Amino acid sequence: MAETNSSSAFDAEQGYQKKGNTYFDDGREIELLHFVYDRAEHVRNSPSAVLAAIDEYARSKNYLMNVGQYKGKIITELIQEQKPQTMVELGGYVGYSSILFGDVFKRLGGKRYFTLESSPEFAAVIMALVRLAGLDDVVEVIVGDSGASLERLHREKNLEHVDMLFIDHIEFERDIKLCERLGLVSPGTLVTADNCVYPGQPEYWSYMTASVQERRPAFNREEDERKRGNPDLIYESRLVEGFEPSGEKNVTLIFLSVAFLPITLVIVLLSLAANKLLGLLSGRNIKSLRSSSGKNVLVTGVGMSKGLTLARSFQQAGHRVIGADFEPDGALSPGRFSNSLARFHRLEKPTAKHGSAPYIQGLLDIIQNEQIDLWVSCSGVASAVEDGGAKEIIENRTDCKAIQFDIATTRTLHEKHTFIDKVRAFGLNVPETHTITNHQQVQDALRKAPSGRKYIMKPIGMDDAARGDMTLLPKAPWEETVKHINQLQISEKQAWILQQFVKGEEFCTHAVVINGKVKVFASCPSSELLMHYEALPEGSPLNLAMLRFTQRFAAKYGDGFTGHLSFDFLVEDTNQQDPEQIVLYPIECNPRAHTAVVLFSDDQDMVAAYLSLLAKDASTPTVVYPKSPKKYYWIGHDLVESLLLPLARLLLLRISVVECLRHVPVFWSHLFFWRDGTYRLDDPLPLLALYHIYWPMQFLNCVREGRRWSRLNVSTLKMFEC
Ligand SMILES: C[S@@+](CC[C@H](N)C(=O)[O-])C[C@H]1O[C@@H](n2cnc3c(N)ncnc32)[C@H](O)[C@@H]1O
Repeated sequence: MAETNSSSAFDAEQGYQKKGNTYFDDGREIELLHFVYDRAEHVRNSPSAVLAAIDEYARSKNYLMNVGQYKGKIITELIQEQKPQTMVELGGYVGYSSILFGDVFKRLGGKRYFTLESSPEFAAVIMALVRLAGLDDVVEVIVGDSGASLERLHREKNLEHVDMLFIDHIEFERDIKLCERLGLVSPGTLVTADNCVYPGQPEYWSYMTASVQERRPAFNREEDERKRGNPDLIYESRLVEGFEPSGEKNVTLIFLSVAFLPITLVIVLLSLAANKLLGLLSGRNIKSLRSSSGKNVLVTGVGMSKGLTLARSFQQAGHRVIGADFEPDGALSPGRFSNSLARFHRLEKPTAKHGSAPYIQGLLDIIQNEQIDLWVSCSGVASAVEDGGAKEIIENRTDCKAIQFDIATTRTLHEKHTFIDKVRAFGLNVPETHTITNHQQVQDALRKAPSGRKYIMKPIGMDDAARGDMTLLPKAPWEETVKHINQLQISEKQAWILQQFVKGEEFCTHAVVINGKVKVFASCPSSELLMHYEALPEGSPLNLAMLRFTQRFAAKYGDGFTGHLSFDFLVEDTNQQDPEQIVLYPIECNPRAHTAVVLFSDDQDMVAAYLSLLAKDASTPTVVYPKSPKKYYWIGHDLVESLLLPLARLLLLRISVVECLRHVPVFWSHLFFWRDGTYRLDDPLPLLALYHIYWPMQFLNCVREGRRWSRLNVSTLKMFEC
């Protein structure tokens, strides 16, 4: 037996809409049905045309959690090799995989393809689409929990053996054991499963790769016969990446970096020449901008776009800027090449082994040696809490002031559950949230829930990459809810939150708060991997509502509450015109600078707002908003996402010319009308360093160390490892 897996690195790569916070069961499945049936006469009896219509919907309307073409291709190739007579799919959703696999299966002489789907609505969509595709003679849709359905199909002698199994729901381990016990899988069966790495099925994966000796003790211990499986079955397991091996991905990106180097060099050289000329014409030099009243400002995190923006803005305003950053594995920070810096220092990254002492000592040394007046802490998520500790030590031992919350505040705001507790304590609106440390608490909370309200579970303290499960609770019937809860690893050590599920649009904010007063503020539409920034208008009701929330929150903390503050909100009704009537659901707080700070590039008022911390009378009442209507993007991200990936897919005959060209106008509009978050005419070297030094070095390290990643954030230098 073989095992396949696919990383979700490229789930959205086919140009599907962004996944967003709410990504299924909000009416989109029925909308899809209308969408496809509106084209019924063009797609009837053609599985590929029905699939193309589903893809079109997911690209133009709403994201759909389908297996997609790339991962689908891996499975279809396995079907071609295996030529199964009976195939079972666990988790059908809207039938994309049923149609894709059922088509190949039927053409190869397959007899019965069972799609098991727990949701009656989704199952109805599958039935309608399978029928439209002309596959209802082989694809049978079975409604209900997969466990109960497997048992019934077996009991009624409708299913006695499975030649190929595709697992794509939630209860991976439970159902494989059930199939073993019922004798549905046996030597020769091919078991395939999606999502083994991301979002991850660790129990399932360790079960499938365990030896007979390793399985026996658990088998003997298990009292519930249904959960025992067959310990004598040995699987030949193999992980298959959904898009391409990560090694190839890294090498391809290094190759791209080299290929585009001449273009970047031309841009940089032209920019340097233009600067020289402008300097000669105006009779001044960029280094001579320093004003006599200028301060010494330390900006940490200058490799990230947010740190770079702040460094440049302070330098433009006549201050001496010292930059500092981590340089993991020798990958040089792009910020160190910025001509806005008087000097650059490398910082020791806090690690579990060495703690944060070397990092904080490094900061102290810089602050003392460079006589820093103001430290603008621009931390990434890895050092947010350490920066809180550093602030306390620095302000105690030196005259330097820090734009950073203290350690207790940073910790409270950093964790979702303590943040929500705080908002609630301040009398502001929160989604209903419970901290969960045992299974019973979930049941108790769900039993008391208002009718119709749905909830999701999120583990506390885990990286977002590990969160994939958006199962809405309670499930029907109640036993399903209990089953779902019981398979979660909940304990005192690994607490979770149970949070009200809010169907709404997501927005994020960025604020600079000085002694409890909001000095700088911006809000933008948000998404999971935010790479395009466009501020909401200053006077818009939504912007005002989010500003007021931030002001109330900051005021409650009061004096001494100084730092960068950003919130993620879900908003159900974005059309409400009265800011006071807009219901905001804060779901997360980041007590650190947000990349949205790029919207304030070179804003002297923003710099003044920061410096008000050093002023004796810091009572400047106005809030600084983004002035220019500029929108921001990152060329490297857009180039790959909007041009090169679609082109590669076209060459591999995976998409049509029309689909490939669909992204081109967006790319050009960004190129001509938006601003790049890294490039600046008078400071072009960070662009060169970002794409031709930093990222290639990171990719090289990944190849050398066999590290895998699923997504990159060009602006924050973050690699989501998996
Ligand atoms: C990722 S989607 C499946 C996508 C589908 N295989 C495709 O690629 O087009 C997972 C589906 O599993 C269903 N599901 C979750 N738990 C289930 C269970 N216990 N039994 C049957 N279906 C389940 C969900 O309702 C959802 O529709």
